[in-house]
Amino acid sequence: MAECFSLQNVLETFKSSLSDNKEVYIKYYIAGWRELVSFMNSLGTVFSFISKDAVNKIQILENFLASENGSHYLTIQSMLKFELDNELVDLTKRANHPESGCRTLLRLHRALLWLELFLERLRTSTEESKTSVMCSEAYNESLARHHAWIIRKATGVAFCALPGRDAFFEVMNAGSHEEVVNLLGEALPLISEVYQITEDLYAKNNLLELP
Ligand SMILES: CCCCCCCC/C=C\CCCCCCCC(=O)N[C@@H](COP(=O)(O)O)[C@H](O)/C=C/CCCCCCCCCCCCC
Repeated sequence: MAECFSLQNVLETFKSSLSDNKEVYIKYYIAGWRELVSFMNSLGTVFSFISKDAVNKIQILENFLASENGSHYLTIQSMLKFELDNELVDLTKRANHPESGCRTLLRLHRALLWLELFLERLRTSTEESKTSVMCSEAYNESLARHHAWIIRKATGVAFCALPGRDAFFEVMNAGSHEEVVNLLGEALPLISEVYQITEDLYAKNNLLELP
């Protein structure tokens, strides 16, 4: 039987992604995303275009990890060093390395900010709150500025198909509403830490606008 989504698993994978010296293991980072994509798939086919893109990016990183250079893709830090030292990143326009690890991970990293903002809204929401509104507010404050008009429109339509707050809490499969809120309270600082470490690293290397 297919294993169903569990918020606890997301929490565990993001926890495992941080090394003692605060490097971010790519293997666990993408495992966290795989878990989230499986959740999104359970919400309906209207989200397929989003999950296809996410899976494609996860796959690119998994391929690097499984390649002969895999050891350089252990952490986000080692990937940046390896790709920059070997000129494997298109810095100003997509050319020889259109699918570098750095630019691919940057797309997921931007989406992680959306996730953080959305989950924080969900955590502090009330019975009257609408998931579609929380989701699009989080989107407008994060990913929207990186997306073309057509993607923003399609995304807006998909958000309207989100289940209501109660149903959403059910699918999260983490117990009562109170338990979900507590688990979100545990998961958010971790997600935020992983996000900030990555953001600082990319900023330090001037990689935040990779094409
Ligand atoms: C804890 C459970 C509750 C939360 C569940 C959230 C589940 C979310 C799962 C996956 C999120 C998808 C991540 C999407 C990554 C998008 C990366 C991106 O920005 N790609 C664009 C740019 O890529 P390049 O063209 O430069 O290669 C690409 O153009 C985008 C295409 C598709 C649209 C992406 C829309 C992203 C919206 C994120 C909100 C997802 C809403 C899910 C609702 C639960």
